[in-house]
Amino acid sequence: MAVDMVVASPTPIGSEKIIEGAIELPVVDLSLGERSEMSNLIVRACEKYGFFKVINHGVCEEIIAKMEEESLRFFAKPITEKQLAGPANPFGYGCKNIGFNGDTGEVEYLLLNTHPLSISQRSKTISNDPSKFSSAVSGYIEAVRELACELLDLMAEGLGVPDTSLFSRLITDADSDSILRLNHYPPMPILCKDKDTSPSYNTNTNRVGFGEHSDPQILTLLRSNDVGGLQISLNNGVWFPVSPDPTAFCVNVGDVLQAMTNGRFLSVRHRALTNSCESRMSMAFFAAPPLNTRITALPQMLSGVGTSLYRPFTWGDYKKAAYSLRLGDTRLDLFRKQGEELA
Ligand SMILES: C=C1C[C@]23C[C@@]1(O)CC[C@H]2[C@@]12CC[C@H](O)[C@@](C)(C(=O)O1)[C@H]2[C@@H]3C(=O)O
Ligand SMILES: O=C(O)CCC(=O)C(=O)O
Ligand SMILES: [Fe+2]
Repeated sequence: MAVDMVVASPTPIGSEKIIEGAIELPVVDLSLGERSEMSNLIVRACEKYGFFKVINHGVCEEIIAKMEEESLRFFAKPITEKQLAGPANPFGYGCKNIGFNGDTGEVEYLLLNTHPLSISQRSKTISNDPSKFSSAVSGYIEAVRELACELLDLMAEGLGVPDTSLFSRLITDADSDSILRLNHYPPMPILCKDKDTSPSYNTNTNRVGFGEHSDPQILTLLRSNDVGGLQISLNNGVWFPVSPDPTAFCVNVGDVLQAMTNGRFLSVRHRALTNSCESRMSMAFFAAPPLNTRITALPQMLSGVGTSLYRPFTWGDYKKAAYSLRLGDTRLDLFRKQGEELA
């Protein structure tokens, strides 16, 4: 993956140091068929970057195209019509406000529960053709959930977990708490103030669409159009842009998977910046277990380390904590045992 700009953090947007740089995110080709090769690559990527890309993923183009078309159709509506699907509490349409604790960004979004009944109910306030919207969303969810299961099974295999469907069972459970998020980042022209009259003169600064955070769930599968904006934070807060690839899924480890692997897999902070002239559209499937699932480190992840880094918690406990905090807070720290450090 080519990276054209690296931005230092946590300096506020607008006063950041811009460094030239490049990084290649590991690319997993699911058409390779050599399972041990794919699972080893995935495990190494999750340990080092918490992120990887998947190509030849098997999610059919038509399913993606239908979802993207419905998403575009919704965001193109007048604001008053979109607001009929809101406010996001947490599900529904949200514009600029993220969560319940004062976070904002240059983004509008639809947050959807993935249960078929919930989708068909919601569709009525979202689309003029609710059954078309509902079928596009359900088809997409089914396909990405299948892909998520395949990736989770490969992870279990690569980690040497004997029950290789241990992770994937959590997200195929009828009570799984997985969600789908459709994001639209409208173009935000870069303001270049007059350097002679304004002390805050700057160039090359893109506004924040979705601020820095880690994803709370097990695994996120993100698909975007060909407009960049996603950045990941590696090496003590240096921001690396991820090049957009509409044919790939960008996959990242969530906090729950970091806890279950006892810190071996990393739930890495990321953010999305707006583009100065084009709309970025992204859709994220957040694979989550049922609310009552008890999250603990797997026994295989304790050998060598001896003890678990986090106190056991249920996904319901974790979600409650996440929603009581700001977007950029490090939620997993609340469950970290005293004195236990990540390797
Ligand atoms: C500020 C918030 C928005 C968020 C819930 C939270 O209180 C903290 C976590 C946020 C996040 C980040 C990843 C996903 O986009 C999301 C849907 C999630 O599960 O956790 C959002 C939440 C949200 O937008 O409701
Ligand atoms: O739109 C993007 O690229 C990132 C979105 C994201 O991180 C999220 O929705 O949690
Ligand atoms: Fe995210």
